[in-house]
Amino acid sequence: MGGQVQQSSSAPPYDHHGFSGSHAASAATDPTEAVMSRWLQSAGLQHLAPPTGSPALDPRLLQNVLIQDFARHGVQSAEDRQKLFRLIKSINGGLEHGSDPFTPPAYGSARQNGAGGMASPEFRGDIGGGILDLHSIDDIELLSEDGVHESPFEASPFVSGADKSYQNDPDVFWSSNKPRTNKMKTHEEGSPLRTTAMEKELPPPGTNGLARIKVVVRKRPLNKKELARKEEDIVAIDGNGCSLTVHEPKLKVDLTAYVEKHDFTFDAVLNDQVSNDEVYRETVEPIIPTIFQRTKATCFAYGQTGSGKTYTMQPLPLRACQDILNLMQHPAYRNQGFQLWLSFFEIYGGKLYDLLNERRKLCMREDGRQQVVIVGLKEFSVSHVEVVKDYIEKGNSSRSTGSTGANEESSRSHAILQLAIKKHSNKKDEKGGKPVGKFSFIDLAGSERGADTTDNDRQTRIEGAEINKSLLALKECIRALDSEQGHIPFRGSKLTEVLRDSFVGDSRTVMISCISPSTGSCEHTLNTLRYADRVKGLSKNSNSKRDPSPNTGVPLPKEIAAPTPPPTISPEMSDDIPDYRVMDSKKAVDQSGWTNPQAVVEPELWSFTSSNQSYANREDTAMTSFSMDRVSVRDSVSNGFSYQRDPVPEKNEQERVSPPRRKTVKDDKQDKHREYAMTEMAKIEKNMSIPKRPVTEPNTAQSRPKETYDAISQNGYDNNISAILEEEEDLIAAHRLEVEDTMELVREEMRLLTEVDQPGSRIDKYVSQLSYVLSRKAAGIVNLQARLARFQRHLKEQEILSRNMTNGRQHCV
Ligand SMILES: Nc1ncnc2c1ncn2[C@@H]1O[C@H](COP(=O)(O)OP(=O)(O)OP(=O)(O)O)[C@@H](O)[C@H]1O
Repeated sequence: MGGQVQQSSSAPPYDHHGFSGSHAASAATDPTEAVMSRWLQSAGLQHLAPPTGSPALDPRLLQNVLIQDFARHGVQSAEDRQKLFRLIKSINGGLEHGSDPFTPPAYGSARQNGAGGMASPEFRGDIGGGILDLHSIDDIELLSEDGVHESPFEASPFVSGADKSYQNDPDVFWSSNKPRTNKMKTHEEGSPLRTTAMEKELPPPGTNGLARIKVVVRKRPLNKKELARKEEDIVAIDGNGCSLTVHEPKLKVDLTAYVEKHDFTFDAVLNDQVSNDEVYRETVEPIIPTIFQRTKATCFAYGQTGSGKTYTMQPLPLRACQDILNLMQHPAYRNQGFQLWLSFFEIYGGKLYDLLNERRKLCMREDGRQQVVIVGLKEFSVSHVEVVKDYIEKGNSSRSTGSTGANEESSRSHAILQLAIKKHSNKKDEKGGKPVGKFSFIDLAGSERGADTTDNDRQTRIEGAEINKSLLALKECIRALDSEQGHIPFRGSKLTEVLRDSFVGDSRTVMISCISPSTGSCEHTLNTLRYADRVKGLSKNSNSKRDPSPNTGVPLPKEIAAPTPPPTISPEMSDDIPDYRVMDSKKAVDQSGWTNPQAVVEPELWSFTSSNQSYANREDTAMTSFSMDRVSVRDSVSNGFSYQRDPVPEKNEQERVSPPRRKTVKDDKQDKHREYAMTEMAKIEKNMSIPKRPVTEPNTAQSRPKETYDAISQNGYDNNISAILEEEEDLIAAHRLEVEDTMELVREEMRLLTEVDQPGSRIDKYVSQLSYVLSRKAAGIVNLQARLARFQRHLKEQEILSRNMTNGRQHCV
């Protein structure tokens, strides 16, 4: 029966059942027919009654037919709605009054949904506990295929007609007319911003049951170059929209070709036909209402260069602004004094630059409440979505790009666009409004950039190491967040430090993993998916599934068959690192008797140089007079580059040297951890020069697997890079300061010259003052030279360490 009903077209309903024309109830002779005709008449549907003498229709069947017909054609007008309502009322009435000899069909779901959920109390009163209710009518509307495009569910009621132009702007979005997947329809309908115009209610407070972490994969289409190279699409997406399979082409030892399959499951997998608009609905839109309720949301795109990160991320803030501004106009928020602020900056080589203020260098510091403040970052008030597009374009054009060892042209920075809602008590309350919620959109640097750590060019190498470190740290923070660990290791990198407030309190994170489908990108695609899998891996509600052993019955994958690590540890490849640092940290606790696993997680406590001399320790041990410079320089820097040379002589300045950085009450533990780290580092160094143990050796505290050593040495390497970057910054600041001092001293000398030329001048005064000025000048130069020499030495050491790391791994292979 259902099949027949679904075949019905726009022809008068039920003609194919042999029904036609209009028939009065009076014409019915059979009691069943009479009941049915009565129903039809009361519902104004008498034309649907069967002709006299035709076989009687089971009323249950008829109910189904009528309801499904409404479902098919939709309740298109008020008249339709009225008819349907009368029909329902009639059916219910008939049943309630016991005049119907038939048992009503079970509309389980409608009943369930309808419990207390009818749209109108008026209807609820009329229908009572009947077999249908208005809620079921809404369900019917959702089932209508036409309704998907024509019903008010299509467009967000918060999107004004004018603003919709963005949806069709080819520069901003792909065609919004592309066919939608069933998954998208469902999501769209369930979205908190997509209610009927009549409802227009605010979403319920709180985060509306949204998962803390959502991992979505987006596959881009093959591009022209790939098509020209006749590359295959090796990524197949399952119909459920949550799983995908990568078909990795491989060669056996005897050179026979075979395909290894890798299955993954995520919260959503979007195919290459999905528009940016749909990506928005799947990822960002559901979170928007929550940022009015103090949530800090983060959406980031991860993937190799050219996989579509920028293409995906660029339109998202635009749409988000649109919805935020519209929500601000909602009666519930209109008079709250909310204002939207936009900022856009990048992290490049561990440093921050304002993308909307001529790449002005920024510095980050924590205020007394441990809130991250980016000093000097320009924020722009946004009251119209038009300007947002300009800001995004301006910011993107300022981003750092360049040639790399891994790719010709690559984004080498993390770009962070933040939308902040602030509450202003009055209109003149410039910028100082109280933060309400924030949405950070992050277009990460190409993930393979982390592999540039062995590049010959020092600059590229340091950048690569910084990217590597930040991607690892980001993964760690999200995992810690999702597993509700008390400690979030946000100090692991500049990126995570900047995002610190997004990792505390109520937060929501969406990761969009962008993948290329081509054969040539297979390895990067697998790495990206593994990274995403690890991010999602610890989630309690995760439906994510590890890439299992190949399911082809063919040889084991490279990483299992040959347990040798890859030549460099890229963030995706180094899954053992987080295992060790977060999960296995508990093991470390047990084995060593530590009580605080955080120690293993906190990378800044680790230190390593090839000469076993700790950069971190540099600050702890007695430092030369440079340490005082460093302190004062740092102070100056954090004060927004307002250099004010402290006139107190050096001797006293030395006494003012700050205690070692980040020394806290946990000092004892930290010393213990550092001691442990140093021992481990010594082992690694030893390990590098002696033949490797067999990899089958058991994983005990005495004999850790090689991967663990790699993890630790990688950690030491990362810290080394951090120290270099910090020292570089300090050196430049100190140089600048030295120039200013020198200029001041030159002015002093000129004054002395003017004075000494005066008749009756005192030569002895001139001599002593000049001597003082020159000695200050000399001291400044000597200080700077020493600092420079030390930095050069550290660079050299870093180079040796980098070479050792590579040699060590090659040696292991
Ligand atoms: N889903 C997609 N549909 C169509 N074209 C796409 C899609 N994704 C990416 N592209 C195209 O692929 C190219 C590379 O995309 P994009 O610049 O976004 O990559 P990326 O990952 O940001 O790279 P990088 O890390 O170097 O910045 C662009 O020309 C973009 O237009």
